[in-house]
Amino acid sequence: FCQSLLHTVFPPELRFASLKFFHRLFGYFSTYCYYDITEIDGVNTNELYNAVQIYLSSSASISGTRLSLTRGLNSSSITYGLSNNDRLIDSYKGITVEWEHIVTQRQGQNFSWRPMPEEKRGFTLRVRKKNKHLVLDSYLDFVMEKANELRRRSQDRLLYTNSKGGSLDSRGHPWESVPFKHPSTFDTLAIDPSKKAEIMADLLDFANGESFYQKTGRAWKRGYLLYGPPGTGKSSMIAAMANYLGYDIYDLELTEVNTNSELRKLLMKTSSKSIIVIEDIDCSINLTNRNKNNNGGGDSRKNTYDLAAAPGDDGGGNSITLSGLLNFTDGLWSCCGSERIFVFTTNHIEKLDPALLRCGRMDMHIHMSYCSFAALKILLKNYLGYEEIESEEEVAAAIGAAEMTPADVSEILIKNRRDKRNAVAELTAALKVRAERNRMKSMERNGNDEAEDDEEHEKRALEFSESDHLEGNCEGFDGNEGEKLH
Ligand SMILES: Nc1ncnc2c1ncn2[C@@H]1O[C@H](COP(=O)(O)OP(=O)(O)OP(=O)(O)O)[C@@H](O)[C@H]1O
Repeated sequence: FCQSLLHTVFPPELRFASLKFFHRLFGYFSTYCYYDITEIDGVNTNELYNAVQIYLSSSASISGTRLSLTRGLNSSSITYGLSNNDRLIDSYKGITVEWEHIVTQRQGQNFSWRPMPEEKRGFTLRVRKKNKHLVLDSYLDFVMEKANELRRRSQDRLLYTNSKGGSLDSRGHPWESVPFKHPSTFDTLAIDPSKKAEIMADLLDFANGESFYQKTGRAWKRGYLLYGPPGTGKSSMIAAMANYLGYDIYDLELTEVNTNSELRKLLMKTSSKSIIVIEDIDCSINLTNRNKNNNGGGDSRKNTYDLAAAPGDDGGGNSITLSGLLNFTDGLWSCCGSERIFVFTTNHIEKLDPALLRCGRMDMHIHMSYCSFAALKILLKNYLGYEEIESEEEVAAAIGAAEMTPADVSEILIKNRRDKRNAVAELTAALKVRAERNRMKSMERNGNDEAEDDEEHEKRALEFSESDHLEGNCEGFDGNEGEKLH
């Protein structure tokens, strides 16, 4: 009876309004203010949420009595975190703040263009009103900086790959991650030292270039195209870049992405300080339709127009197109997120669409070449500990013509790593054999070319003499051409 009386006297609307009123009143008289930092902000992952999570998980700042401990698959360390709905106190420049981790079940899924995680997570920061300015002006920046530093210091970088068929994990993420532990560094990478120094300086300039990019109004991103035969170290170079800068890697498998909009959503879910890799770009996107369409037009300017003017074009609705990809690396979407490096690799640069090679598309084209003498010396030092070898002259003479990849050389050195002398002997012999084989092949090729040329010349001479015979003159032929024909 009382309940129904209460319901009649205080209908839900009135209860809600009075609750709101008391909340406001409480807020007005309270000495605290509250900031909510939710995991997902609209459609994007909130980077501040991730930063707070890392910051609070650093053992130095943990002082709570109840912690959640996690250890990822293959991870080397335990991560501490606040348990659900638990709090901890942190201090900064003499002020005290309180963090609370709030996890609630998401109320039945509203209509959304993408499935949301089942749990709604967020942090609530409670600070005294008088300290509000310090918190907003510098504490949150401090948290972000500290989190970045912690991430960089930790060896646990992540390697992400897009889930098969665009499926989402339990937290609504389209990327699956594993700890990234590739040991390749610029010290172990066998490439020309001057090229290596140039790339390292470029990467460093990029990583420290926030103010430059802001000043010049450019999106803070950089593109590298790595090209060269298989086994010349393209993947090793990417790993070395990630280890050098402390970035995560997103290995984008384009064959698993069906449309441009799916690609856009995937790329929007990448974090800053990351390298987005598309390996074997020539095999990943089928450009034949595009080429066919454009070639049909016969106007090279039309290609450029099509690429630039078709940002939302899904290539017929259910396929991914080069324009969709370039729009992310180059167009308006490129500034969605910052401090990102795009790396495309290919074994066949000649197969790539000219639009991808055009000036300004990729900032740096890096040719990963066959093993040079300078690169070989790095491998000898890394694998055998040799600064110099006896047969240096022989090796130097053969290496250019041998066209051996660093992978081929590494294989010989690994095989004989217990017998260093034998390793060098076998390598020298292999280089000589390869150089000789290549020399023979090129002679054969030249011979064939010459024979083909002779055949062609003979054919043309015959045609010429026939026409001469028929028409009875040789106008239009100057002496030189006649000489060539002869
Ligand atoms: N430049 C290099 N410096 C050091 N090691 C190298 C280099 N190139 C190749 N290697 C060795 O060869 C192996 C294969 O190299 P990697 O996978 O990086 O070549 P790739 O060019 O990416 O080949 P693919 O085009 O087939 O993917 C590596 O594990 C590495 O040990």
